[in-house]
Amino acid sequence: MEPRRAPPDRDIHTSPVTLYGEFTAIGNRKVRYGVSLTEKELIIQRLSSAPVPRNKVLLSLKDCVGSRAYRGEDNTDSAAYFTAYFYPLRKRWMSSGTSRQRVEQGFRLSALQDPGYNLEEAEKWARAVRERSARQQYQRDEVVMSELPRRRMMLLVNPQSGKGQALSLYNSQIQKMLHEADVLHTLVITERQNHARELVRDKLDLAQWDALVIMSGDGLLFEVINGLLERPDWEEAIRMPLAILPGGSGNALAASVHHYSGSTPVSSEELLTSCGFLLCKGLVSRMDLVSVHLISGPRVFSFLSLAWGFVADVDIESEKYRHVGAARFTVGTLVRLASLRVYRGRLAYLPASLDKCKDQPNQTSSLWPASKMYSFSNDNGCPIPEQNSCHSNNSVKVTRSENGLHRNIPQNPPGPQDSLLPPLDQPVPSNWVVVPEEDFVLVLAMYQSHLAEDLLAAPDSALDDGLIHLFYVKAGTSRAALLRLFLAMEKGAHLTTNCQHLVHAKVRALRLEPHSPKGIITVDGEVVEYGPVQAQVHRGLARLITG
Ligand SMILES: Nc1ncnc2c1ncn2[C@@H]1O[C@H](COP(=O)(O)OP(=O)(O)OP(=O)(O)O)[C@@H](O)[C@H]1O
Repeated sequence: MEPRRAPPDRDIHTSPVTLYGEFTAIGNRKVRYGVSLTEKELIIQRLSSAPVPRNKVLLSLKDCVGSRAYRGEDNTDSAAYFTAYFYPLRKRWMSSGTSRQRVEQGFRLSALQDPGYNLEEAEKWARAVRERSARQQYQRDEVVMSELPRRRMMLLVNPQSGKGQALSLYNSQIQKMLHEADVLHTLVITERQNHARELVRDKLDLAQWDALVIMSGDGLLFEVINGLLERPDWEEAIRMPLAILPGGSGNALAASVHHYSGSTPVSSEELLTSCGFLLCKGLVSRMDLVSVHLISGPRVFSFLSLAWGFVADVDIESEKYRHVGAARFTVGTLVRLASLRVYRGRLAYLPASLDKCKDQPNQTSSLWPASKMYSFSNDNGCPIPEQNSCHSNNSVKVTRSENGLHRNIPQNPPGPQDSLLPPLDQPVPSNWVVVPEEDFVLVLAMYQSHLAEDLLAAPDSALDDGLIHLFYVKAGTSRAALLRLFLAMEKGAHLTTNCQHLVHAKVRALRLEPHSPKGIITVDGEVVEYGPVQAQVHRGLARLITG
């Protein structure tokens, strides 16, 4: 490196230059650069006696995932190097819109014969780039992962997800990105269904990891969330930052996270780059979870959706087309439209505007209160909640007391209290809305924006808005109207199609009682027990890395 001069062209910088140096290109020592670092940008100017067109590159440190310094492989060469890795949004080459594209900028430093000095100087630059790009993070009231001294992540890959390419996508793209961002991670390849759930529930040492990354479809994250909430220390476990990398065919949460980052829709490959970038940036946000009660089983926790009718049928019936990736939903929709049917049942919900508990935090601060009792006034074993508009329920255990039958709360089952839900065999509270119609084409509860990569089902949803976006389509709609609805959903415009049969309500809790004898109910795209089901949202219960 030559002695420092005043940096050229001060006027282009948006903030003052704090570091300036002159280096050569890594592959060509005749090409020289003047490199300026400001608080917000790395500015690279090609130095030449003759005028060179477009000789200046300006890279935002917001787009930088990492920077490192190193010696060359040739021990006789005293030079050192530093390289910074960026993923700026760039206009696509062939189509409209933007996507994140990798830019690597490397420099050779050889100011002195002393290799130690050159390396020290290279390290100073790499550190300065890292520190400034970390400061560019939007600060929220959460931990900023990139500011942690070390980042140790467990990365769970389902090799069977989607088109069966998750592992090769990890090898070809994600491993490199995480290396660039200096993220230490341990790869766990799931071997079977419930492997991840059992691992996080029974064996995960929370202190050993800073985040759990799921590279799969939404099904593997469903397992991980439920595994965390089945632990006795669920309150601490569910605070573990989670991250999603799209490896499945639906990838709804990955598409939602990408959407929340303010980016325009992208292809599946570009979605992986976008989510990888957000993971490397490491900003943690809160994410709503919904607790879902099934008639005979224990409750499950859901982060995405609950569906019955058309959407659930398409999701499950289109499994056989998974080799076509995200297009499986389009194929499934067309097939199901051809045999459109009506689903009978009853739907009720607690409107968000009426929920007394709406401003409470996520109600996770206490374990299930062992003292909370239901006392019975009749002989049929039906509990009557104590005087409390926010009463509890869950899979309760029947015990005898001197007063007769009591349904006692079980011995501290893990997970938060569901304060809005009465037991499933009791009527819904009087402040709930009972939908008058009983014939539906679909019922869909969404808590994030995307139902699949290209289905923006709840456009005004936010990661932790504490809302269930409930949609239902009443019977009587035509095939053509339903097709229009789903086509409009690709851009999130279905609510403006004036479909008279579509209803959207923002709710905190809901109950669905299907009357059709057979059918499919899905939670986060996974089939659950068919029968009465109810759910309530827990605002910001989980944490997700959203960049
Ligand atoms: N090694 C494995 N072999 C078979 N199934 C697995 C394995 N690992 C995980 N699973 C199960 O595969 C199911 C589907 O996983 P996931 O939803 O993540 O992928 P996908 O179905 O391809 O994606 P999408 O939901 O986006 O369509 C999950 O229920 C998960 O438990």
